[in-house]
Amino acid sequence: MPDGDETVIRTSGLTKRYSADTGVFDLDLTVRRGEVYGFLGPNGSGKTTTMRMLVGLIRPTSGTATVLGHPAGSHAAQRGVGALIESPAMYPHLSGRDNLRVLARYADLPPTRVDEVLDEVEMTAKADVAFRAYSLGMRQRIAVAAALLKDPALLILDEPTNGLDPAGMAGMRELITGLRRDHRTVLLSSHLLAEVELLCDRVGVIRRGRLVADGTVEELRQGAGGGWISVAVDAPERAAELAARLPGVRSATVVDGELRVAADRDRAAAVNRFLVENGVEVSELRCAGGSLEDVFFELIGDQGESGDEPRQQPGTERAEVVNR
Ligand SMILES: Nc1ncnc2c1ncn2[C@@H]1O[C@H](COP(=O)(O)OP(=O)(O)OP(=O)(O)O)[C@@H](O)[C@H]1O
Repeated sequence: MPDGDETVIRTSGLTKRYSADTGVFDLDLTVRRGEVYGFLGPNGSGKTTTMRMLVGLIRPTSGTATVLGHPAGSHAAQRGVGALIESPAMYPHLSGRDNLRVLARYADLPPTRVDEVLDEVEMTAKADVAFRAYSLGMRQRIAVAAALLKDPALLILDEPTNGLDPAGMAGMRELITGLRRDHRTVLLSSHLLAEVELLCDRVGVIRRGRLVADGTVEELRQGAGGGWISVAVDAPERAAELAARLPGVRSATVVDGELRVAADRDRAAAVNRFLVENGVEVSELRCAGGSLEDVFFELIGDQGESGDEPRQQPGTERAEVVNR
C-alpha cells in the first residue's frame, strides 16, 4: 500500500458535484486500519454519496479515493471491501441461510462461509426462518452477514442502525464492536451523535458536503473549546481569580453574574472544593458543553441541512447541585 498498511481509506479533494452547493466537496478523509470511523452528519449532508464513491457505485467529479491501497471501485479494492449501502435485495420466501447461500454462489465463495458469517452476526439459531418473517434488526444482521461473506478487511456501513428499535440498535452496536475485535476496519455513517460517541474511535463531521472536523471524540471536544462549568457564587469576580489558578482550568470569566470556568467536567468537584475552601459561597454548579452533541451542533451551525428549521441551542445539563 502506498500509505503503508495503516491507511485503509484515503481521499484527497474528493468531490461529487450535483449542483453548486449539493453533493460532496473537496473531502480529505483518512481511515486507519483496525478503527471504527464514524461519519457523522445530518440528513442530506453527503454521507451516502461519499460511501458510494468509495465502493465505486458512482464516479467522483474530481479528486481521488484510495481503498486498501487501490483506486476506489477497482477490482483490487473491491476484493477487500464489504458494504451495506442500500439494503441488499433478498428473496423474502427464502431463509436467511438460503439467501446467503445464493449470494455466496454468485460470488464464487465456499458454502462454508455462510455458516461462519451467520455465526459472526449471531443468526445461526434463526438461520432457517424465512427472510420475510425476520424483524428489521434480524434483516439488518443478515445484510451485515452478506457484507461479511468475502471476509473483507474493510466494512462500509451506511446508517446501520437506522430504523431499528432500541434493542435492535444495541444489538447492532454489539455486532459492530465484535467486528472491530476481529481486526476489521469499519467506516459507518450515522446522524446519531450518541451512537458515534459510543462506537467510534474517530469521527468525521460532514456538513453540506464538506468535512468540518475530524479526530477522536476527545479531540473534537477540545477543538470546540471543551466543556465548561457554570457556578453561582456570592462573589463572582473574586471566584474567577481563584478558579483561574486551578490546574485543568483553561480560563475563568464572569458571564451574566455567574462564574464560568472553562474546564472539563471532571474538574467540577475540585473547582467547588477550592472555592468553598477559599471562603466563596457556592449555591449552584452546572456542567455544560463537552458532549459530542454540543460539539456537533457547534460544527453544523444553527440550521439543519434543509436550512429552514432553526436548530435548538444545546442546553446546559445539570450535573450536581452543591452546598444548598
Ligand atoms: N443522484 C443524485 N442527483 C442529485 N442530487 C443527489 C443525488 N444523490 C444525492 N443527491 C443530493 O446530494 C446531497 C447529499 O446526499 P446524501 O444522500 O449523500 O446525503 P446523506 O448524508 O447520506 O443523507 P441521508 O442520510 O439523508 O441519505 C443531498 O442534498 C441529496 O439530495
